[in-house]
Amino acid sequence: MIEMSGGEDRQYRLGYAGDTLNTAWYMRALLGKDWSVDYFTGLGEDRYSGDIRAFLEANNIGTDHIRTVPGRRPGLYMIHQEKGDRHFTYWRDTSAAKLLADDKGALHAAVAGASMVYFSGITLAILAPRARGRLLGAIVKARDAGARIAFDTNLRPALWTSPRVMAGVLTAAASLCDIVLPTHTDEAPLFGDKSVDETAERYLELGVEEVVVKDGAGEALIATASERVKVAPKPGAKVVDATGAGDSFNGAYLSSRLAGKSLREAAEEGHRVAGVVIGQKGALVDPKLLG
Ligand SMILES: O=C(O)C(=O)C[C@H](O)[C@H](O)CO
Repeated sequence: MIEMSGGEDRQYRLGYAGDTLNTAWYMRALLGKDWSVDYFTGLGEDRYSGDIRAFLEANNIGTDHIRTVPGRRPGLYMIHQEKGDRHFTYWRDTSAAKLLADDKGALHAAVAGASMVYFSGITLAILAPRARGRLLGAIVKARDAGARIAFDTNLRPALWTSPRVMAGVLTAAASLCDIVLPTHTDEAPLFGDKSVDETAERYLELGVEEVVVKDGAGEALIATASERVKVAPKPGAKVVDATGAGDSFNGAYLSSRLAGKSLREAAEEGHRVAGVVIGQKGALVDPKLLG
């Protein structure tokens, strides 16, 4: 998506971002050169779609499978800060990404041979019901072929027809995944979770192997059938713009796990990277700032 961040005196900075793209960005920044990171979405033929492709390629994120949808353009969102948190206003009803799952063959080709496939609740929210089915079908096939499936439920009520539909679709999708990375404060009002442990328990009961519950400035809980690890972020991080905090945590966490790190080490890396991201405007920070 096109991202407009900043906004003081109505001056905005144009960037490219979006939750799954943000996670791909941080995975690319943190994984060694022997890994490849590919991004799958829909883009149009307009100048901004072309610029997004060029931006990804310049940053070593593969674009080979991206669908070109003639006549469509990227979605756009603006960020504003209010009551200590970031808020988004969207222009995406006719975005090319909404049609990313219209071609079954393209979907299967995009995930074939991957070690890990990552998607989110926003990916599902923007798709029509039948397209959601096609996407999940491709994901199940990739999993059967050996890919680990990682999923951030990333609740965005504004993108769903009702809370009931959102809860049902996200729960069904999570049950197909190996690693689920929800945010407790988003999930609590929808599912009635009273603690991070209850959020984790709900996904473990679905058969998810590794549940990574983020809780903003609180402790993250990493839960498996045999292990529970709570990891607090280092205090004192200054919040300029929290956009991309969860996505960057996910990117750092998943990169660490792929590199063989423990649950605790991966969560510590997640907090460290998210701590840098919230100190900058917009979702993507220069990889040089990540240390
Ligand atoms: O909200 C969305 O659809 C976005 O992808 C915009 C932001 O980059 C994302 O929400 C941050 O998690």
